[in-house]
Amino acid sequence: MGVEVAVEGLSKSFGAQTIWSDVTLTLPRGEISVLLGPSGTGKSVFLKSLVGLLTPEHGRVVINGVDVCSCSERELYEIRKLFGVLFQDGALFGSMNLYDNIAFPLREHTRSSETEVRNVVLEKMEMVGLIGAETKLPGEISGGMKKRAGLARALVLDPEIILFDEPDSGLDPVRTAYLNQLIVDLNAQTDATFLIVTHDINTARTVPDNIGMLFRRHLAMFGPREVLLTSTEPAVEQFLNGRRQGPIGMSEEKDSGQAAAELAELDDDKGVPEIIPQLEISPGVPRRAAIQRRQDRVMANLQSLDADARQEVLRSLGPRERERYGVSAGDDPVLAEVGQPADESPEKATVQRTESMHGSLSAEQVASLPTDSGQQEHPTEPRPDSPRVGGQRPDEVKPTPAPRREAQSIPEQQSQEDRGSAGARQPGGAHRRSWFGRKSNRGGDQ
Ligand SMILES: Nc1ncnc2c1ncn2[C@@H]1O[C@H](COP(=O)(O)OP(=O)(O)OP(=O)(O)O)[C@@H](O)[C@H]1O
Repeated sequence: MGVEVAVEGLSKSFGAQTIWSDVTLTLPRGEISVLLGPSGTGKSVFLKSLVGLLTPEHGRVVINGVDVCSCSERELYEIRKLFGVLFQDGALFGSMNLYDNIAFPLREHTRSSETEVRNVVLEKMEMVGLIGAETKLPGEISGGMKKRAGLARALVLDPEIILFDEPDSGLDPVRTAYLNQLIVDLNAQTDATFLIVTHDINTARTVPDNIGMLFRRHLAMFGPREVLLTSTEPAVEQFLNGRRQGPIGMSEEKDSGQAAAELAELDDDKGVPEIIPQLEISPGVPRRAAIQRRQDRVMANLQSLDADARQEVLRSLGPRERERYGVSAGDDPVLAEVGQPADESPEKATVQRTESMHGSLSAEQVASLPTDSGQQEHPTEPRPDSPRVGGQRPDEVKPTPAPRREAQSIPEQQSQEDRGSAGARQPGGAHRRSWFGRKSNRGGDQ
């Protein structure tokens, strides 16, 4: 069972160099979150701060009631036992075979007998598909296998929080797709809290429940995937679409005038890809427990989301969920505002707002909802490598106040009015429909 990680007002500098300041976010227990950001924005520094390897000057990282930044050495030792970390290169010992590499934490940190060690190591090797490679040396295996070996080693102490530092670095797109599927399946099997640092757009679009982005020494945004993936915040939109045009330049930041000129040149029809479905678990893997929790939270906070994000949440509800939340077929104001998805049946697309939904649920009401039977919403089993919409219920993490504040504090950011005048915030505007109503002409991003 994963635990929540609450980051409050965190700031980190090295000498006169501020890496980031006033970062506030919560990693909900058991959910998968992704942290994005241009190179050098301090994503690795953030991971190290969570686990107490670096000490921020201000703020707190609270896990199980303990502040990692100010706790005693003894408390920190205990807190670190909750973590598993997958480093970029797997951080394997070159002279040890895979079995011994994976057994290392058990032999170092537990009093397990060799029989117990063997049981755990083989269990984790099986989870990551490495059975049979026990005697291989790291130098004899591919980059993908090294990642999986590193992942098995990160799992042996049954961590409640797993940090992934660019798990896809150095992997080809196919290996990355397999690794992403493995991450989702492992999350279902462990219910641990995952935080993934990545530059890979496809990973960001398909794996996480929540997405955050560091930019200009702040947390630009953090929230449910539906919020970030429909965001019109220039830096977020540029990053998630892998475009040159926008505020992010080669050396992280661009001159604001140049960025504005580039954005102005872009047609309103920017070729923004439609939202890619979140990855489903593989057949035979138990349903992710975090899905129901996240969905309850999202639905309880639905009213606070922008129209696009709300629409995306509603689109992903299956029949069982619509029933659970009191969403019925009909005419929905949110969907009416932004237009119906072209590829949706009228029945699915026209979800009606009722008294009992759209964020009008109190936490108590959500708590009293019937519990999920554990059955899949979708009768057909998903293929292991084919992402599917809505399988993962978008839940929400209510966008934290801090992200919005930080986003608004970006100096060169377009104002809300500017964006509205460009059509991005106009109900029924072309740009709005562009998220949902047509195929991307930038398929290369995916
Ligand atoms: N121990 C340290 N001492 C001084 N500066 C450091 C230290 N660790 C990191 N930095 C600096 O902090 C900044 C952020 O580094 P970090 O590796 O966290 O960036 P990143 O966002 O993970 O980058 P990338 O995406 O390229 O991996 C860099 O300028 C780096 O040089």
